[in-house]
Amino acid sequence: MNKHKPSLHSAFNLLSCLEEAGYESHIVGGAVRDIVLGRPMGDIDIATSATPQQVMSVFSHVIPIGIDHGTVMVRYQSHSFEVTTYRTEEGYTDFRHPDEVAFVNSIRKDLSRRDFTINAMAMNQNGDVIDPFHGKKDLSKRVIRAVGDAHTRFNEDPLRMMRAIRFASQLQFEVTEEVKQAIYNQASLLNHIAVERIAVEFEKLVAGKGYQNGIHLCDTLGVFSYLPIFSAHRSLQVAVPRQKLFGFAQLITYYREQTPTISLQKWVKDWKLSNRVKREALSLHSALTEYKQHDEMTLWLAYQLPEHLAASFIQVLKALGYPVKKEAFTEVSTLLPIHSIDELAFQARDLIKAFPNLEKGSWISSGIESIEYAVVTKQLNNKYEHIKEWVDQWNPPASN
Ligand SMILES: Nc1ccn([C@@H]2O[C@H](COP(=O)(O)OP(=O)(O)OP(=O)(O)O)[C@@H](O)[C@H]2O)c(=O)n1
Repeated sequence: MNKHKPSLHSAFNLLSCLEEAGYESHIVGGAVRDIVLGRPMGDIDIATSATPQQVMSVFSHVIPIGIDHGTVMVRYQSHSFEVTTYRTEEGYTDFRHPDEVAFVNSIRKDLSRRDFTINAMAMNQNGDVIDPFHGKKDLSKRVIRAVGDAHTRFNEDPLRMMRAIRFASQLQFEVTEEVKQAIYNQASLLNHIAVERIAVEFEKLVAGKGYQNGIHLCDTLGVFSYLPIFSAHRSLQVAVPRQKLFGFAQLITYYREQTPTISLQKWVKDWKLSNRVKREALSLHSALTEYKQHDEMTLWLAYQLPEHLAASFIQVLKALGYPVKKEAFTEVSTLLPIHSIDELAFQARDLIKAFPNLEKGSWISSGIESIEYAVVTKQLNNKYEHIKEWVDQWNPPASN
C-alpha cells in the first residue's frame, strides 16, 4: 500500500481537513495499536463519517479503490492513506467478503465489527483514544481478545484465526482462552481461505519474536491440520526452528531439511509461492548442500550464493542449529579470487583455441565450469598461462 514511511503528522492534518469540512474522522486499526505500544507503525488507516463521494470532494488526489466497501485511497502531503466510511458488515457466506456493507453513523459501531480489542481503538485529531472494548487494558495485559464473541468473529473471517496467532507471535502476547477455544473448534474454516492470504499471516508468524509460541499454538489448536503440507506431516507440525525465519524462501529451505522427501517445488506449488521465492529457496538449498558437505562456509559457496541472500542463509543455518557466526559469509567472500565468471582469465574462446580439432559441444561449458571451480577454490591461479598449462594436460578435455 503506502510505499513511504507512514506520517502521523500528515494523518493528523488529514483528519483536520475532514473535520473542517464537517465530517468526523479517526485513525483506526493497527496504527492506533502501534502508537499506544510505541512500536513502529505500518499503514495508517482512517475511518470517517464522510461517504466516499464526500471524501473525494474534500481532497484533490483520491483513488477509488473499494467504493462499494466505502474505501478510497487519499494521496495527501506525499503520503497515501486508506480512508473508509464508518461501516458494519453483515453475513459472510463466502467467508471472504461481507454479503452486505452498511454505512453507519458512529465510530463505535465501526469499531465493533473489528477482530480484536487491541485493533478496535480509534484516535481523534487531538490524540484522544476512543476505546469502547478496552483495547488499552488488553495491550497492558498483553492479551489478544476478540471483540465480542470469538466464534462469530472467526466465522465472519476465518483468516482472523491466523491473525490471532500471528499477533501473539509478533507482540509476544497470549491469546485468551475464549480465542483458543474458538480456533480449536473452527480451525477447519481455514479451508475456505485462499492459501496466499494464509501465507502472508504464516510468514509474519514465523518472523515474530514469539514464533515458538506461535508454532506451538498452530499445533495445539489444530491449525496445522489445515495448512498445506503441514496437514499431512506430523513431524513438521512439531518442528521448531532454533531462530526466527524471515520469508518463505528461508522457511521452506528449513522445512525441506526436516522432511527431504518433500521437494521445494512441492512447497512452492502447494503454497502458491512466487517465482522469486522459488529461485531464492533453490539458491539457499544448494548453498546448504555445499555447507553440509564441507561442514563450513566454503569459497565455492560464497561465490555461488547471491550476496543479497547471505544474511538469509546464515539465518537458515542458525534455525537448523549450526553454530555459525553472522560474519562467516563476509569473511569467506573477501577471500574470493573472482566474483563472477567474467573475471576468469581464461574464457570459452581460449578453450576452443586450445583444442582446435575438437568439434564445438557441451565440453566447452563443462570445461569452463571446471576452470571456474578450480580458480574459485584456489587450486588454480587466475592467470592465463597457469590455466592454459592446466588445460593442456586435458587430453581429451575433462568432459564432453
Ligand atoms: N480480518 C480482519 C482484518 C482486519 N481487520 C481490522 O482492520 C484493521 C486493519 O487491518 P490490517 O491492515 O490488515 O492489519 P493491522 O491490524 O493494521 O496490522 P498490520 O498492519 O500489523 O498487519 C485491523 O486493525 C482490524 O481492526 C479485521 O477486523 N479483520
